Amino acid sequence: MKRTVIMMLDSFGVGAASDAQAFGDLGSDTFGNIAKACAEGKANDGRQGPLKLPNLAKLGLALAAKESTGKMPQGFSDDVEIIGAYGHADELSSGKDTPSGHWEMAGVPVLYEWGYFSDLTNSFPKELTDKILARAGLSDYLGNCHASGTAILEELGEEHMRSGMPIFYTSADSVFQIACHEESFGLEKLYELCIIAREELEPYNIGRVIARPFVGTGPSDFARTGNRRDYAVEPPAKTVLDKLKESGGEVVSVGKIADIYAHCGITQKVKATGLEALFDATLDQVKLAGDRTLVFTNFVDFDSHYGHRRDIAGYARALEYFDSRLPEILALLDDDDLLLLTADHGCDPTWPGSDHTRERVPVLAYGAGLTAGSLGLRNSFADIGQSIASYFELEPMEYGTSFVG
Ligand SMILES: O=P(O)(O)O[C@H]1O[C@H](CO)[C@@H](O)[C@H]1O
Ligand SMILES: [Mn+2]
Ligand SMILES: [Mn+2]
Repeated sequence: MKRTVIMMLDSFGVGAASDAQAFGDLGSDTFGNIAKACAEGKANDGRQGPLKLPNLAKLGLALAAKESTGKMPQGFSDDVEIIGAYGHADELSSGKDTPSGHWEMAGVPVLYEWGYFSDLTNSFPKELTDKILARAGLSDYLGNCHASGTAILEELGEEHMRSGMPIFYTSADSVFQIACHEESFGLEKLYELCIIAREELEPYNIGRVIARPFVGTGPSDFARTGNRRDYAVEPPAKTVLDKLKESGGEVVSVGKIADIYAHCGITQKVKATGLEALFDATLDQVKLAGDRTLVFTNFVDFDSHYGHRRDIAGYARALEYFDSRLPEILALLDDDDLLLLTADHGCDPTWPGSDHTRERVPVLAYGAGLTAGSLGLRNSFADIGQSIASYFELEPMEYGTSFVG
């Protein structure tokens, strides 16, 4: 039986990419800087001391990070029995965003430039917002700036509830985000507004519209919910997901994977909210998975709850929790199965601002007869897609070099 499981730790970079300088991200290192803060006792909220990830370390995480940065992350050691093949990968795609990272790891790098709303304030053209508002029957909107999605709720959430005006904001990514209260504005109405925005944004080449629903009564208790929805454009070519599906295989999306690939190449969708539920759902799907199945989970909380929020202790806590549950996945795998663990970009919680960081990602591969040891620096995340194509004996992808078979 041949099955692949991808555990995609959203934003878990292992050090600045070769081209990080062009992004202002030289020195960013999500894993290394979290490990450093932990070792220095600066991440003791809800956890204590040096970062402990013994199961990820066995898969080669710390050695991959050392090869990426030239330095072993603090609290980790070379002296570990390695059971997997480990590498680190640079990104070919032009952007450090979620769709670019995901599409590239599925064999389709984004070599064109996305559109961006680069102005920090007055970010959106009036012509665009006028069209969206007119079609949605709304008189005006709030925001119109770059913002952290939680900070903007504190600032504008109450006004939104009073006025019924949606909050439009963006970031360094190619995104148009809409925050609305689930009850006072309405969830379905928010989704409809996002679909209108998606259509009107077509000429702007924007990667994603994101619905950001929230609940609560005021700045002290506003909270975003699991009903977030991403409306991505379709990948520019067939990904390895499409190819596996076309060959009669199963592609199971856990979490927001389906949204990120604009529902292309997916045969089944499983929703779950939060790290624990996403992990549980992954285990359930691996138990159910038959031959020629890919179970693909996006663990979004690393990015959205901790990376963007610059919450170092929270990120460390989440990593330690994830690590503690890894043996449960390993126990479900047969010898022929392939486990891949990776990330889509960085989001260093010690870095200024609240945006992603241009980083290399870990490529940890286990099972499928792979020899334990280093896979070195990979030039593209597409090596993952190419390896999956080779593993399932699909037609090769245009990009990437397989490390399997
Ligand atoms: O600050 P929040 O709303 O979490 O948004 C972040 O999440 C988006 C998707 O990763 C990024 O573009 C960034 O804006
Ligand atoms: Mn991401
Ligand atoms: Mn993000």
